[in-house]
Amino acid sequence: MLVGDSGVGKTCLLVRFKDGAFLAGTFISTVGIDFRNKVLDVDGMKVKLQIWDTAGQERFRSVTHAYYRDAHALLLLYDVTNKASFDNIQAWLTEIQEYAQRDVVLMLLGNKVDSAQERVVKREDGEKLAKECGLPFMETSAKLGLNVDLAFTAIAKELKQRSTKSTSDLHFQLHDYVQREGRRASCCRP
Ligand SMILES: Nc1nc2c(ncn2[C@@H]2O[C@H](COP(=O)(O)OP(=O)(O)OP(=O)(O)O)[C@@H](O)[C@H]2O)c(=O)[nH]1
Repeated sequence: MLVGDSGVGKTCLLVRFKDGAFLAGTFISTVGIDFRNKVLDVDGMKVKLQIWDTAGQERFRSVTHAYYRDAHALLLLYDVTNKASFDNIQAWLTEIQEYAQRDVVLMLLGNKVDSAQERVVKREDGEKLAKECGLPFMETSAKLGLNVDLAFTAIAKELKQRSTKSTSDLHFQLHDYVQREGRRASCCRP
């Protein structure tokens, strides 16, 4: 399930992952909730992801609350060009604590890193917050496709592991994977 303030790029991230395209132009806010399926090959096993795209607008909050309970994983997004969306992460975490399952897989994503001129949230700020909250973290760009597949693949790997193995040391492995692969992708971007 994708969560975060309105306009941070949840729908664009999902469309980029599902269709490999970017929705440029007019911003059409999600109404309530929407979903798309994608099957990934994870280490030789097919993992079907059903990805729920929630509306970030406050007025739909009661609708989205009902979906947290059944979510196995949450991608929590902020927009690196929008400080308020970053400052609101703490409120989103409170909401997640209240409504989501205790063992939900959770990852923090700072989106729109292609907009270097407009950036107001530094990478280090995202890393610091993620560390404080014990979350894996990546910066993404739905526009360029940067780290998008990686974020969903990391989630799929974690979920596959949870469904097939014992649950010890899982967080460390997800963190490790995201840190290693995220760094590799960032170092190679244009
Ligand atoms: N530059 C840039 N713009 C982006 C990126 N991702 C999304 N956008 C733009 O940001 C705006 C909002 O994107 P959405 O994906 O609709 O945002 P959302 O989080 O789904 O918004 P709600 O449905 O209201 O919750 C659109 O104008 C997108 O084109 C990105 O990676 N880079």
